[in-house]
Amino acid sequence: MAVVGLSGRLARCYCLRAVRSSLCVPALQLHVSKTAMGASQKDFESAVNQVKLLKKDPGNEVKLKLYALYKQATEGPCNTPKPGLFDLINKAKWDAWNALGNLPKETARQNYVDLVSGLRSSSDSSSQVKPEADKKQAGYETLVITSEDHITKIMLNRPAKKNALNTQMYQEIMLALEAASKDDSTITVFTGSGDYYSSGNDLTNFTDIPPGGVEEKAKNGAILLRDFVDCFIDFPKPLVAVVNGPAVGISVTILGLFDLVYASDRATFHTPFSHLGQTPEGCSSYTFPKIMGLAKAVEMLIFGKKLTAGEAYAQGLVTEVFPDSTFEKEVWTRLKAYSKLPRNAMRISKQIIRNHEKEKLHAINAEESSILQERWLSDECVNAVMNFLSQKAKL
Ligand SMILES: CCCCC/C=C/C(=O)SCCNC(=O)CCNC(=O)[C@H](O)C(C)(C)COP(=O)(O)OP(=O)(O)OC[C@H]1O[C@@H](n2cnc3c(N)ncnc32)[C@H](O)[C@@H]1OP(=O)(O)O
Repeated sequence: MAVVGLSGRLARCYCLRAVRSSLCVPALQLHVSKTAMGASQKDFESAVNQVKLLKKDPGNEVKLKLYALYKQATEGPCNTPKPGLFDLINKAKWDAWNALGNLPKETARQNYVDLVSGLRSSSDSSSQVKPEADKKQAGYETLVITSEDHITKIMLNRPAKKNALNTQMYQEIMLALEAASKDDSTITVFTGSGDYYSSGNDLTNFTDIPPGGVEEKAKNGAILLRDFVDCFIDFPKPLVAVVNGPAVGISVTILGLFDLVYASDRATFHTPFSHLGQTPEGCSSYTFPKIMGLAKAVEMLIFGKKLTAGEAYAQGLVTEVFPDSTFEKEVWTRLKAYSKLPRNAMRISKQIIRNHEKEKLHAINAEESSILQERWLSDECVNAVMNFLSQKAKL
């Protein structure tokens, strides 16, 4: 899939269309092995046919699972080369298959049959009351995604690395946002697991140099950044950040694209771009001066002033601050009440409020990404990253 080289928005549209089409019951496009014998094989073939008749789209996560089980059942463990980082769709499919490890073919066949049977019964009863139970979605390694009370919660889940955003996490967030934009939820919430909300870009992202060298690395990084931020600019439902602890870098800048930002009084907001030889992203060069005025935005974005939650609230970046001891309880009570509001009214209100800025934000995102592409090649940036990686410097 040719994502690299296309402009960010086109690439994203192409990519999302490809998610929908290429994951659309992929197993059905392949031939079922006729060599394996026995009742289980027959059940398997019948299950493959039944997938075509499902009344309800089971969603990308389930389709990935079906794809992986089908491949495992017909070809055995995954031994094909891992697709490139930017080949999002094939990488997601490869990851799902590879995650099955050495699961025996017979077990995979049985699991496929069981999964289809479950889908058939839920598809048949889809007009009945929808289950509201908290449901962890499978297929994500760096995120924990749950849906409950009409809220989709996307939790950054690399607590040992302070939820630093590695390349996989950026890609999984884009897929999760695409899924959340289409699911039954009324609002979508981001939060972090552990003591941090997020320490921003994972600085080890800079170490994995492709064959085309550092220039190609910087170019790929700029495409990833632009696509990532575009997903937030275009997200159609109310987007809420539940900032459970310190937030750094890009995890702070994109808050300007959120609709509500709730913070624990333990949270801090830090954008140390100059210290890292870098420049602002996430449209913050536009949203921050607009939100907090030029003087305060400059203090954060050029001089790297770290704000407390109270300061961030005073400057309009944060909607409300809660004591850490009651943070989760108070915030989730509030969000559950909001999630009962009429979905379409909220979505349309968001459109009215945000739409006239969208084109401008996309242009700003493109410009910030392209400036960063240059910055990442500068001595200032390389030295700052090397200092962190060699444990000579921390923020
Ligand atoms: C492609 C899109 C690019 C978009 C451009 C984005 C730009 C940004 O986001 S700029 C901000 C980048 N972030 C940083 O510079 C933060 C670097 N981290 C730190 O300074 C510190 O780790 C800390 C202040 C966030 C936390 O310090 P401390 O409480 O002492 O915890 P540790 O340093 O021991 O962290 C535990 C563990 O996590 C690793 N880690 C934390 N943050 C990052 C990070 N951003 N990148 C990579 N690794 C990170 C840290 O190295 C430790 O790892 P181990 O030593 O292996 O335990």
